[in-house]
Amino acid sequence: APPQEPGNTYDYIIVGSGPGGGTLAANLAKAGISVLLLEAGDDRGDLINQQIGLLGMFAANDPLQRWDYFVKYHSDEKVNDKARFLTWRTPEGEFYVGNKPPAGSEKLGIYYPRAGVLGGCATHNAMAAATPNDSDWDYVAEITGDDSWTAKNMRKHLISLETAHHVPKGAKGHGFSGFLDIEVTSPKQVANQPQAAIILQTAASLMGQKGNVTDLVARDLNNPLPNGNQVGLFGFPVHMAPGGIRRTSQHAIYEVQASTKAKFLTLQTQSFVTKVLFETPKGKGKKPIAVGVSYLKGQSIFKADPRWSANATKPEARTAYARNGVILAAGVFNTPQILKHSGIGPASELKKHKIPLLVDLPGVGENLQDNYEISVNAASTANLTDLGAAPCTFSGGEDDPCYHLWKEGKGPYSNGIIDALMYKTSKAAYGERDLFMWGQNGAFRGFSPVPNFDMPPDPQGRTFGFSMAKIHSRSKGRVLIKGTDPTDVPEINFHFFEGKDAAADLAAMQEGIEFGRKVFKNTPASVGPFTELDPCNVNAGESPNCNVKEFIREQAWSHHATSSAAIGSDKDKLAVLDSKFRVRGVENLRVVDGSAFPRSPGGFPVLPTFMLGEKASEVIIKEHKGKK
Ligand SMILES: Cc1cc2nc3c(=O)[nH]c(=O)nc-3n(C[C@H](O)[C@H](O)[C@H](O)COP(=O)(O)OP(=O)(O)OC[C@H]3O[C@@H](n4cnc5c(N)ncnc54)[C@H](O)[C@@H]3O)c2cc1C
Repeated sequence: APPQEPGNTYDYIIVGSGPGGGTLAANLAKAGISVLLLEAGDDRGDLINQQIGLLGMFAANDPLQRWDYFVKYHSDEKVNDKARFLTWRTPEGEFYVGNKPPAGSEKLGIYYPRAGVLGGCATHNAMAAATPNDSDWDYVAEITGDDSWTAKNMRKHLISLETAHHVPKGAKGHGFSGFLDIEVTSPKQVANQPQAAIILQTAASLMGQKGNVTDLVARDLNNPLPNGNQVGLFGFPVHMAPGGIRRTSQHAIYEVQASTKAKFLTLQTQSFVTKVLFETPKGKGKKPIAVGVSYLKGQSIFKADPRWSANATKPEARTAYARNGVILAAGVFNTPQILKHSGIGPASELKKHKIPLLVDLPGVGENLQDNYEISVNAASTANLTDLGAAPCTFSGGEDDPCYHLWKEGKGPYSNGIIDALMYKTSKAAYGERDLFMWGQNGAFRGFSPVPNFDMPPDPQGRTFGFSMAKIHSRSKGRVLIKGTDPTDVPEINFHFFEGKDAAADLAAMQEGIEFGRKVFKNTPASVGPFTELDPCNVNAGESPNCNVKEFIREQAWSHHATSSAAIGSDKDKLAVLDSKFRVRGVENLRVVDGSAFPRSPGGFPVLPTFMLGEKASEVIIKEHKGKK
């Protein structure tokens, strides 16, 4: 039995404080259930680039909070090598991004940003908070037979979660007293940016939408009506309080810490969990029971942390115990990694690394999904943005006039992203909207660890782009461990555009690009004419007839990974969890983070992951109270 020491035994241990784990930890504590929340990173809620939502890109590049993953997108290394954001480490220890590295550089892969900090990736993401297609929830109900997962039933978890600022108070299907503020700034932005408004009006007309752009971007994307066929222009919801202040699961935790329930929540930061501890009861057919975790206490223990050093002081090894269960919420890469280091995973992989097998679960680390992303960018001769005119330095410091404006709830930093454009291609996987596009000032081209490389500076504010996330893309990737060291970064390959649906997915992306091009072509001359920057860099002398499909295949990126330890049916050999988040083959172990989705939820996973945290809270609180 676990040592029942007063200092290290809790009702539940939760590993990871992102949208899944942080939400769950706060809710359990609010219900009077004792929780130990172990978070590998620090609490960096003090950082201005976290607080100002619009500085998310800078937060994502901040070594104080980022974790660097370098992934592969293709089995074929020749295709990986074509990526223009291929990243290398030079002999001097610097990053080089591109295809002509200095001699002696080490190839790292494609940069894939993650956050290792209290609040998880929601602390530095783009804050887009969109409900998924209803069919993504209904699919979970369909494969598990558990009706609590239907889109209709999942709505209550949005309601309990949100404080909506973008719809009239009391609007059906929305919540007004949860920890997560949801705001839409599109109408304000469109009003401030007449040129961008003209581009968006053109996009709306081309999609057959009537009406004024200002009214169209006030449409609620997260409305409760059946949504699979809702297309056109919407306002872009973000997890942000009015005035441009980012909100995340971190705030759910702060709320508990400031309340009478604070005693139920023990938060330990700088605590990197290495494995789950089990007790195996005697007797035939008895399953191992999760009773606690081992963890390493200290800063920058994980090798993805840019501050990691081989010469750092050895971290302190600790254990903690849970009376009722351990919940993994360490994110899509680390949750499967912890499972594997705990002996739960594909038998062959564990055998290869000589990790003693506890349960052969072949689906752990498999089924990795992501939205394919690409953008169509163009440059005008006109200035398209109010940001160009504003004297922002983007430092978020005392020298930054926009920081001072933000403190008064004004200026460019009080805004979010401009618009959401839902589009249904002729190749849509399930006959539903399958492209989530958004218009933005600037030419976004993917992620890099070198600041500003991903979005070249545009002081004259002449570039505009439509980025797109392909919903329901059907590649299946993999998260593999490297060996027995739990602080090693796992190997990740998304296997993009592989398998029988690759051609249809590729064609759908191409349709999105052609739509973006059409918008630029049809935008009135006062704002245009535009010259293409991506996919064909006409501005740099490339032919306007460059090979678009090849461009998509070689350059598509992603940052919405899900599904690496997924819920599935009892008959599915690759199912890792049941519909109550329980890891199959053991007792008292659950997964509550983006890994759990059997199908990637919509164009943006963060709001569905917050909702998952709410749903798990309901399941666990009910079970816990039932036991008493
Ligand atoms: C740059 C960027 C922009 C994004 N933009 C958007 C967006 O606009 N909209 C959207 O919907 N999604 C976006 N995403 C994705 C979204 O933020 C994630 O899908 C979401 O945060 C996943 O939540 P999670 O709870 O599964 O895990 P995470 O947010 O990854 O949280 C996991 C937590 O676990 C901790 N942890 C990991 N391993 C351990 C361990 N061994 N021990 C203890 N703690 C551990 C980590 O430090 C982290 O805090 C973006 C992501 C990034 C990186």
